[in-house]
Amino acid sequence: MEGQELPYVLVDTIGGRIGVYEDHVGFLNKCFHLITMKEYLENKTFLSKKITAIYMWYHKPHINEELLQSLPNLKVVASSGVGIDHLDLKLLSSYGVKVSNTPSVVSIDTADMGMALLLASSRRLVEGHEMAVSPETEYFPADWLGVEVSGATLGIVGMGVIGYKVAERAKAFEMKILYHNRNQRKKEEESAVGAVYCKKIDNLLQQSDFVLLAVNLTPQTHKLIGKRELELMKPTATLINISRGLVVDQDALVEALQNKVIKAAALDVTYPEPLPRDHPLLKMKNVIITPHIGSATKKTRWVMMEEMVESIQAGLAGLPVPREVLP
Ligand SMILES: O=C(O)[C@H](O)CO
Repeated sequence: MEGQELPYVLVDTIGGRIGVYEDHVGFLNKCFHLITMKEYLENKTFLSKKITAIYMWYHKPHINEELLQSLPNLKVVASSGVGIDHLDLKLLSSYGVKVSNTPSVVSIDTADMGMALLLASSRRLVEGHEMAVSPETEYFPADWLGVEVSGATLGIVGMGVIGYKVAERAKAFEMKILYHNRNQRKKEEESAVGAVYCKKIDNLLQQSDFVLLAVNLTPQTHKLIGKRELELMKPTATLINISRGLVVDQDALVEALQNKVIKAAALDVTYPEPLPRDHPLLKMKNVIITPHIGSATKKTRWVMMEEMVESIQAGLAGLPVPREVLP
């Protein structure tokens, strides 16, 4: 690339909370001329024709039609992570823009996160930590009770790559596994983890001690878990969500937790993110919330960045875009 101008790539911020990680900047600067949204807005006339790609980290910068209209030479949007519910793929395609994501690399960490939430909730890890460290909290470990994981039934809703990896982990914890998915998995895949298919989600909800959501957010899965579904669950059951907040009707969830329709919830995703500081879910002892960090490990985030760079470079060179997402 020596002597050649690096491609101008739009990012949200650099080293900010949602922008490019500080320790990724060195690598990215060797590949691209990074332009932050702020720089772009301050110098739109010059930069709008220069920018040929968007590096979309954690759904930012937000892409709408106005932005697309203002970037006539935009060719590629590389989006981090697997979910693409934040992108209007048809709109992007109508502007001739190719889109890529990083699906495979996030699956192990996200499945680990699902198990981490399951274990933390069942053994009341956060409450226990507070009791152990807070001088104001009454110390009563002798009365402490959690829920056993071994032998319990885990219902996985969405048996894609992540759901299946959760099943592999749950098998090692000696859990019984049910799953609901559009398509039944192959017999050998089912038996490798001892998973039993529930064609009807209702059957899974009625039998599971832990219900874990690992579906993509689509019009079909939007608020898939509402009042009716929560009422089908056992009063002793826990809901775990590692997919998207909008897969659950959050108001119905609050009500179900308040009325002890279900026992607990452990959520890596909510809507909005973050929740307003006075949201009822933030005040419940039987709820664990993490800030959408399913794939947030150092190694995975680095590989995500490398894959995004690779997709942008290929797209700008007119080559097939690795991990292209078609509308
Ligand atoms: O979809 C993903 O990979 C994560 O949830 C981040 O968007």
